[in-house]
Amino acid sequence: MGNIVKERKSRPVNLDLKTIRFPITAIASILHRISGVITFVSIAILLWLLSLSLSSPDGFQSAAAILDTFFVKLVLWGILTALAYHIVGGIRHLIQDLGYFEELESGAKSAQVSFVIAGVLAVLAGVLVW
Ligand code: HEM
Repeated sequence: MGNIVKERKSRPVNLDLKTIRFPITAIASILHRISGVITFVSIAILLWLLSLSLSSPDGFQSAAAILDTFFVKLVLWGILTALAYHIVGGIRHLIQDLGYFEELESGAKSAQVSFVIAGVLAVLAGVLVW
């Protein structure tokens, strides 16, 4: 009877979160989820603003006044940017569902392209808000 020798596997372990680098496809995926949640929450805020603006002439003035501050404009820009990224990332997802951009290289490239398109849309959203 030979001795059973248990060999410890020396798997690479990295618990230092600051040195972990996510691949661009992972970042695109996380941002898509975050932008979906932001879009979902912002529906309530935007519906409230719409209902206030439609309630009466005074309500409209109040809604316009709320939207006239820098901070609210910044939030609105953030909402529009999140929506833009979610739509661009969503279209990328749907194209992937058709069988394209599924390889490592094309997946990373399409994530890069979606960031650039979302960046351009974010600038346009800024022009629209300010
Ligand atoms: C009111 C508008 C929208 C809201 C609130 C919303 C919200 C969300 C949320 C919360 C998720 C789940 C994300 C996750 O768990 O990873 C999701 C996924 C998704 N959304 Fe949207 N979304 C909206 C509009 C859109 C639009 C216009 C598109 C079209 C391009 C889209 C495409 C997708 C796709 C393809 C997924 C699945 C992604 C996956 O498989 O991981 N969404 N959405």
